[in-house]
Amino acid sequence: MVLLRGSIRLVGQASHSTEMLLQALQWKFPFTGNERPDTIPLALLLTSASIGSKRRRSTRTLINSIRSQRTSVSPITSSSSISTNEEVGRFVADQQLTLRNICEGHVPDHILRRIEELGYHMPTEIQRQALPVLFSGQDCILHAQTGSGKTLAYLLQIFSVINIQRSAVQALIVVPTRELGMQVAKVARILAAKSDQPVEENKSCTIMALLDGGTLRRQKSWLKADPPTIIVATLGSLCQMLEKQMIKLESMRVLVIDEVDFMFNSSQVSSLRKLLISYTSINNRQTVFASASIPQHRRFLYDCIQQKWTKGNVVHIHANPIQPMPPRLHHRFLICSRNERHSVLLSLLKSDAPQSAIVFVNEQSEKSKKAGNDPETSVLLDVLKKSHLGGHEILLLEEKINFNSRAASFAELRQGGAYLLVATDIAGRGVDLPDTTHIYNFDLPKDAVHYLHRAGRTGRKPFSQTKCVVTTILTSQERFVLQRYENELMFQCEELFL
Ligand SMILES: Nc1ncnc2c1ncn2[C@@H]1O[C@H](COP(=O)(O)OP(=O)(O)OP(=O)(O)O)[C@@H](O)[C@H]1O
Repeated sequence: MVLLRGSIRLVGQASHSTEMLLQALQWKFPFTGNERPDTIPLALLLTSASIGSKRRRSTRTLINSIRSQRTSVSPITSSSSISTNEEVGRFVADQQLTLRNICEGHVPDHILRRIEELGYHMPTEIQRQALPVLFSGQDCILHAQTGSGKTLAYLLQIFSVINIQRSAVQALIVVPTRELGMQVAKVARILAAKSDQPVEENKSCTIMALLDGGTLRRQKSWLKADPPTIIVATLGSLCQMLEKQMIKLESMRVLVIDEVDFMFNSSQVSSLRKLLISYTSINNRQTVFASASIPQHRRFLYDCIQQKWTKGNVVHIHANPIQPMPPRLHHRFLICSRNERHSVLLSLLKSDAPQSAIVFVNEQSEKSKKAGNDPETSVLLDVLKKSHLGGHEILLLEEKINFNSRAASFAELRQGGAYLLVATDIAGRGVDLPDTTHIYNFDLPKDAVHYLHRAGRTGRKPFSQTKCVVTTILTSQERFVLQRYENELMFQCEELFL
C-alpha cells in the first residue's frame, strides 16, 4: 500500500487510541521539529475491516493529531506497519529504550530518579509492552511470568495520573493477602518518597495499607482527616470501609486488581464483582488486572467486556506467552515414600546448601484435623529447627497463625540474612523475596497454577542469569500428576537420585 506525500490514509482499529498511536510514532520516528519535511519518515498502517461512523470519527481525530505534529507524510509500505499493541512494544524493544525514555512526559521526574536509584534502568518485557498502553489510558490485563515486574508497571501508571495536590483517593490496588499488600504499599512508598525536594514542594503522595488482620482504627481516623492518594487493600477490609462509607471512590482514576485469577476464584468473588460494577463505573476509571496465570484468558477477556468489568477496548498484554515461568528456573523431582520425606528434605538442604529457601507444604486436610494430627507445617518446622542446618533463620508463614506473627515473620524475611521459610500457598502469590534461591515442594502442589506460583517465588531478579532451583518431593504414584503440570506449563523436570 503506497500513499503519496501530504496524504494520510488510515484504516484503524477502534481499540487503538489516538494517544497510543501518537506515542508509537514518536518512538519509531523520533522527531525534533527541525527536520526538512521530506526527510521525516512516517509509516503507519493499521489493519482492520469494517469502519463504522464512530470509528471513522476516531480515525479522523488521529489524522488531525498527526497533521498537527507533522507537515508531510512519506510513502507508507506494508512492511512498516503498526498493527498491534505488541508491535508498539516491539518498537520500544528495537530501540533499546530505557524506563526513563518510556516514562518521560508521563511519570514525574522525582519518581524516575527514584527508580534509577533503585537500579531499575531497563524495562522488563511486560513493562516494555504494557507501559505505552497503560499511559494511553486503556484498560489492561497484564499477563506475564512471575517476578517480571508487573507491580512496577502498574505503579508507574498510577504515578502518571495522580495529582498530589488533590485530597482524594485516586488509585486503588486490591490484593489477595496481607503480605502482598504490605509489599506493594512498601514499593509505592519507596517510589513516592521525595527526599531531595524543597520543603514547600515536599507534599508527597500518601499511601494507605488497608489490610485484613488489624482493627483499622488508625486508618479510620486517617480517612476522616484527609483521604490518602493511593490505597492498597485486601477485599475484606476495603468492603468494610466502603459499606461504612468511610471511603469515597468518585475521584478514583486507576483500579488495579492484582492476582486477578486468584481473586475471582476466592470466596470473596461477590465483593469483587460489586467493587467492579457497583461502587465505581468503568467509564470513570482505568481498570488494570494483573497475574502470572490467567487460565482461559480469552474467556476472561470476553467476560471483562460482557460483565462490564472493563471498557470494551481492554487490551490483553501477554508477555512471553509460551514460557509462563522464568527460563532460569531449574526444575527437579525426587521420588520417595511419604514417611521418607523429612529425611529426604534434610539431605537435599544439606547437599544444595541454599542461600535462602521456601519449603511449601499443603494446608492440613479436614480428615487429618479430625484425626487430631499436628499440622505438617509445625511438624516440619520442629524437624528443621532440630536439624541444626547452620545459619538459617527458620520461620513459618501460614494462614491460621495470627496476623502479628505473620507480619513479624514477613518483616524478618525482608531484613536480609539467610532464611528457611516453611509456608503454605499463602506465600505463593505475589510475595517478592528476591534472595530466595531454592523452592522445595514438600507436598505436590494441587494444580499447575499452584506449581507456577510456588516456583515463581524464586528467580525474581529480572536481569540475572543465575539459576534457581525448584524441587518437588513426590511418591511414585504422583509422578504422572507432575508430568501433567510439565505439559501444561511447558517445562521439563529432571529426576534426582540421592
Ligand atoms: N525494570 C526492572 N529492573 C530490575 N528489576 C526490576 C524491574 N522491575 C521490577 N524489578 C524487580 O523485579 C522483582 C519482581 O517484581 P514484581 O514483584 O513486580 O513481580 P510480579 O511480576 O508482580 O511477579 P508475581 O507474578 O510473582 O507477583 C522485584 O524485586 C522488583 O524490584
